[in-house]
Amino acid sequence: MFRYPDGHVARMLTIAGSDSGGGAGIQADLKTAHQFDVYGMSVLTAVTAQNTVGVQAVHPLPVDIVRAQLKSIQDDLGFDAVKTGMLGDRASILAIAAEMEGVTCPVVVDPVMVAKGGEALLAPEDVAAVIERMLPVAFVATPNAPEAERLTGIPIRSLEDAARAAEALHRRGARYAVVKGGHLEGLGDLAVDVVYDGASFTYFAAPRVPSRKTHGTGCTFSSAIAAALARGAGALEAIAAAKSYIARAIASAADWDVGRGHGPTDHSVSPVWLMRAQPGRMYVFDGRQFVETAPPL
Ligand SMILES: Nc1ncnc2c1ncn2[C@@H]1O[C@H](COP(=O)(O)OP(=O)(O)O)[C@@H](O)[C@H]1O
Ligand SMILES: Cc1ncc(COP(=O)(O)O)c(N)n1
Repeated sequence: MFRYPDGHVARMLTIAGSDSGGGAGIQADLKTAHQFDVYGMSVLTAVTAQNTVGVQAVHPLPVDIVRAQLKSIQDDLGFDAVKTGMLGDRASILAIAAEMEGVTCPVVVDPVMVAKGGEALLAPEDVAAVIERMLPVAFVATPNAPEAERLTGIPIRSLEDAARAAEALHRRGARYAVVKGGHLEGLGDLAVDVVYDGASFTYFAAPRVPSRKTHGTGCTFSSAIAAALARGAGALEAIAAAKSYIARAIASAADWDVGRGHGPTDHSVSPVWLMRAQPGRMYVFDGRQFVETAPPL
């Protein structure tokens, strides 16, 4: 485990739903934290019956038990970074937002809305609560392109559109807005994620793997950012480490046989650390290292 100079172990909390299939949700988050040498803890918001083929059932947990889990952790263990994913029902969203308003460590908000198979993981009427209450507490927000469209109202067809949406998300309170490019036509064969910090656009890219095994990529990416932040990394450094980790996790799973549908990624890979990422630049991860280039826009 990663330890700070004063001896304390780096700790990450995930507030998210359970994926019985183990590829997304808290299962992905805890596997990721472990792979970053960070101690992982979880507050469950909902239980899903899910596999690589689809979501068979969703059961949000009562808000009292969501609150109780968080209190148990706060009273004893504490945490250095938080990631939020699937948030459950409206009462839980509001309770979690209120708690996050009082947290002093970085919070990564992954505004999960739908599963890969199209099943809703957030009720459409609760999107407004995520915009109004969760974006303002986000040190980093990590929507995919369809989620960024819903949060901003900006149709996203290109990298330019993704950049405009990142600006809008920053205006709504996200300190670092990351619009992920998994669902977007990127640059040639690259999957490009755009980051806006209020002043500069920074781009992180990796070759797009022609694979259906992308179940849980968003969960894995956002928890990797939180785990890196829990170790004291800066925001761009954390996003870069997460990009290298998800790129390797997707590539390593491309030929495996876990499940019959959208298989999970291989969480056993390790991140690559990019020290001193400069805002306003583009970094392409080639599987081994980052190559710095001029920004595409
Ligand atoms: N086929 C792929 N090859 C390489 N990287 C990918 C691929 N699909 C998604 N990614 C990357 O994985 C991360 C999660 O992206 P995305 O799939 O957009 O999120 P979500 O799982 O929330 O829909 C991003 O960094 C994205 O660029
Ligand atoms: C419990 C839970 N949370 C989140 C997702 C989204 O997964 P993805 O990372 O593929 O967008 C999921 N399928 N299940």
